[in-house]
Amino acid sequence: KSKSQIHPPSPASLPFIGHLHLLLPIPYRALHSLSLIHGPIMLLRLGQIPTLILSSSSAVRSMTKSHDIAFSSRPNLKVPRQLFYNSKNISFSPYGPYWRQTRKLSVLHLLSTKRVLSFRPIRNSELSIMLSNISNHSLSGPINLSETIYFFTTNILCKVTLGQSISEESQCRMLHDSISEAAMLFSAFSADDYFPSLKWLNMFSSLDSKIAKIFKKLDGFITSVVEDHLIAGVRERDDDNADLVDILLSLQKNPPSGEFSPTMDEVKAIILNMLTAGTSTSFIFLEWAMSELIQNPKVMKKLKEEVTSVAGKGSMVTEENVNKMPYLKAVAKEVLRLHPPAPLLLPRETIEDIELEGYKIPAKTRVLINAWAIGRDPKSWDAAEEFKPERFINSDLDYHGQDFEFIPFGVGRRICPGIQFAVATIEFAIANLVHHFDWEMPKGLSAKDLNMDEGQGLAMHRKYPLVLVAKKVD
Ligand code: HEM
Repeated sequence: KSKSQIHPPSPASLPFIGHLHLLLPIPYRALHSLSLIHGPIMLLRLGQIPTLILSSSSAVRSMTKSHDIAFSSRPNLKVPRQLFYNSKNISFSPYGPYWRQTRKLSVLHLLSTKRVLSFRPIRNSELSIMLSNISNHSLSGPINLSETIYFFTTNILCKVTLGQSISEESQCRMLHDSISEAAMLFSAFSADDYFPSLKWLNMFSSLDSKIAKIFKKLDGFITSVVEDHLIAGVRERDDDNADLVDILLSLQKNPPSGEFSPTMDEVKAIILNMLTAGTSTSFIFLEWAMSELIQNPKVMKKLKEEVTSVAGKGSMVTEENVNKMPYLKAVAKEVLRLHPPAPLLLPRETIEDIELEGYKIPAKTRVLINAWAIGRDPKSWDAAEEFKPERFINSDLDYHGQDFEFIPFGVGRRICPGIQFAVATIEFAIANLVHHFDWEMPKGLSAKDLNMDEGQGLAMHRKYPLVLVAKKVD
């Protein structure tokens, strides 16, 4: 048989569940171990769903260079379907006209360079709030940095999307809780997604009612924010103070020629998409960045020196300063290489039959791309498991989807459209956190004691919160 007639290799499977049990406990690690035995292009059966696993840069290169469109759909999964107004968000809508329109809208109007710059005052004020919270806390003992960072990233996203008025503590708290509950739902096991023909399996799960409860809370909240905007008067989209709700409502009322006018459910789905896509990813990045810096004091020292030499002692590091900090940028890349917040990216689905590196892949195959394994592949990286930001100095390697060995933001047409937004926040936060404080482990513990385990599920968050002592730098 020629390769084009055969399916990719596959491990032995169990009746009924297929290979589902092989994903435990941590899917990207388990899939990596399997790929070492069965190869970088593997076909698993997860319940009833044929799922292609890509684990090498060359497989991702072939996918993107030769079949980008064919790999550009997303599976119709339960949580996004029910949470995002029937998958009316960008992240989970299937490849087609609706996705193209919303993607264009987000790239042109919500996440453009100009727009990301216009949100600078929000980043500045949220950063000042985070620094003073840490400062106030620093005398009374160790601080739960995970929690502090979570508030920081969620507040930025809330203010950018919903507007400055969302500042009341109770509103923020409700939104923080709901967003983190929604993020947890994405990692929950949904029988529907793996056994679509066995609807009765749902009887044994409480997932539907959990989704309905969170949806009700989030929808109620976003609807009231939209109504408030309509009552107060929607800002025009070229207004620098416009938030994302303003921009979407102004596009709805007055779409530029050739662009589409989103319905109210579509506006709400896009808003919710921005809130969920932007918060946990940036939060996870910052948690791992601080963990790695604690574990690698030489890197921390070198980074502090760079930040002080550019920004000067004692003052706030500005976003302009950050652009003159190559070592900081290298540290950020190294964190994303070892700890990609979405280690399996977001699932894809093929839209037609394809031949990939000689293997036959039918239409409607689900696809998982193991960015975590690719970032640690010893064929591409020297001392792949070590945290060495220096590898990115004097190197053109970047995360914009051209270098297939480094794909924390994905590749091709479905690559993350929020890269600029994310990088502006995370580099700025790291620079200031290391500039204003000396960070240490709680009394009696050393860096070696820091637990670096990952939590279960699909996102790559820390298993345990990061608790550190902050000493203010004079
Ligand atoms: C460190 C932060 C972030 C990381 C690591 C990240 C990573 C990703 C990844 C891996 C994907 C899937 C790409 C693929 O399928 O190839 C994605 C998609 C997406 N991201 Fe991000 N992201 C981050 C921050 C953000 C932010 C701040 C926003 C917006 C405010 C955002 C909005 C989106 C959207 C809308 C999609 C869906 C794109 C589509 O399906 O066409 N992301 N992101």
